[in-house]
Amino acid sequence: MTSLNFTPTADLVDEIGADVRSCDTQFTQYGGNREFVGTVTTVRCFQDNALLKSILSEPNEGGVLVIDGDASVHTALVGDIIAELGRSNGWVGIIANGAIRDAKTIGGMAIGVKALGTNPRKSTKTGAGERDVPVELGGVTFTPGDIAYSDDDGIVLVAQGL
Ligand SMILES: O=C([O-])CC(=O)C(=O)O
Repeated sequence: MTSLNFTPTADLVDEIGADVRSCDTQFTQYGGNREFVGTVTTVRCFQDNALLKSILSEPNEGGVLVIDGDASVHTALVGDIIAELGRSNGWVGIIANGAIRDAKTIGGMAIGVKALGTNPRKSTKTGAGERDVPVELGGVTFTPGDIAYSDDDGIVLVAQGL
């Protein structure tokens, strides 16, 4: 996948109009890159981060990993080691419906990271979860292959090829 051109989410809303797929979830920006665009891969996991770590270990130039952690902020799904693993494999963004840790370090890294909050508590590492499944978040469905545009205003999804 070659890199896509970033467009501000507000401009996408103006272009697309009422049918725009804009995520209502109020994520916090943690990554050093506050603007990113990329192709969505999804994973669903609950307080366990072995599966998402193995996904971010795969090379995926321009990939955005959407993690549905069922909104739990009891454990951190991503820390600086996992974020760096993703960055070094070409991933441009991580969107976590859950918590992260090592927020200060992640703030200096060249990757986009959005999450609900932080918690230093570790996740378990059993590998439980599902990948490449549609994930419903904030009134929109993140489907694998969608293009996600993310900035300080929010996240807008566009179907691939549009
Ligand atoms: O290992 C973990 O559970 C997450 C973590 O701390 C990291 O990615 O640095």
